Amino acid sequence: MSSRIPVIDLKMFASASELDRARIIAQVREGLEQVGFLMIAGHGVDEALIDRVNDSTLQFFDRPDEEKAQFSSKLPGSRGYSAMRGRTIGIAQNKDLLASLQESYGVGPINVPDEPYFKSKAAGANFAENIWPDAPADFTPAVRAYYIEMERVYRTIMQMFAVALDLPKTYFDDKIDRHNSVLRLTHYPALDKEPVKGEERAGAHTDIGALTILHIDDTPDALQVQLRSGEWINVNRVPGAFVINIGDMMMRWTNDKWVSNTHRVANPPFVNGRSARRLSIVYFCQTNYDTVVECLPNCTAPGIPARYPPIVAGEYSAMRAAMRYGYDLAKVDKAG
Ligand SMILES: O=C(O)CCC(=O)C(=O)O
Ligand SMILES: [Fe+2]
Repeated sequence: MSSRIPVIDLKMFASASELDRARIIAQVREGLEQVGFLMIAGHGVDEALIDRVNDSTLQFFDRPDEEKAQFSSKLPGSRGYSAMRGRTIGIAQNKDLLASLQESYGVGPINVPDEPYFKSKAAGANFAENIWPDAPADFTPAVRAYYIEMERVYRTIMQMFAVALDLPKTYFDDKIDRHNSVLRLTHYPALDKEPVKGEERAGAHTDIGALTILHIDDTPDALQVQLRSGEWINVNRVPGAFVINIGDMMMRWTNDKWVSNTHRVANPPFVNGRSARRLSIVYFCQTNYDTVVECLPNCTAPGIPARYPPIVAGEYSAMRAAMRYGYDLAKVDKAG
């Protein structure tokens, strides 16, 4: 585990004295300016809930391919099952990549209110209905509960980010209160054949949203991040902590003060011709689709002008998601 990624305790931050708070904020800034990653402890998510999500997700992925395929969506995007080699992570950065050695299951906002905001044309597919598998029985309740917990952790982290950016603590609250974040349960199956050139579990990429909250398993040296110097470091699990990394939208919002760094999932070692599997619970935090992302108040200074024009979050994300997964944007639009 790299000491360059600070471990931040959210509970301690909430109750810290002014002096301790300043120390924690300094670590947050350092981590996000240098690496773009933090470890988040003291998040309050019950370990038993995380175990339920892990267990039921693995049980789902253990089902035969034909059964899993019944829970895939005809539309591009982020609902339901996506098969092994169904998407190519990193294709926007490297055209030579082959389809990724992963399968996944996407879940979007749940308990969506029956209001025009969520149904309008501008909302697009952001609030599309979820697809739930018929088994295992605990999958749906566990994943729903986890999604709701992630919404809370997301809000808390954004409040800490606001403080770290010298903004009022609640600055981001009304920019993310109708978010369209996506939980993607991501399984990297065991392999019985060495990958060929271009086959990766997840090719080098940056995330596109505000931030990503990751629960990774104990597989060592799988998730790797590239530092500004070009050096790759491993991001290994810290028990009880989530890994978070900021995405391109937050980098843009901070006028590049915070870095959305390139990361990848390395292919596994082989023992007797076989490799182990790996499971990640990945929560991609998105803002409200109508949030205007423009240089934050404290991210310019004399000599440091705003680098990017304002952009509407929903339009930016749709374009970037299409690039990320190798979709044709025209087809995405048609699929609506
Ligand atoms: O599985 C992981 O550790 C990271 C996955 C990732 O970076 C992604 O899906 O964007
Ligand atoms: Fe990623």
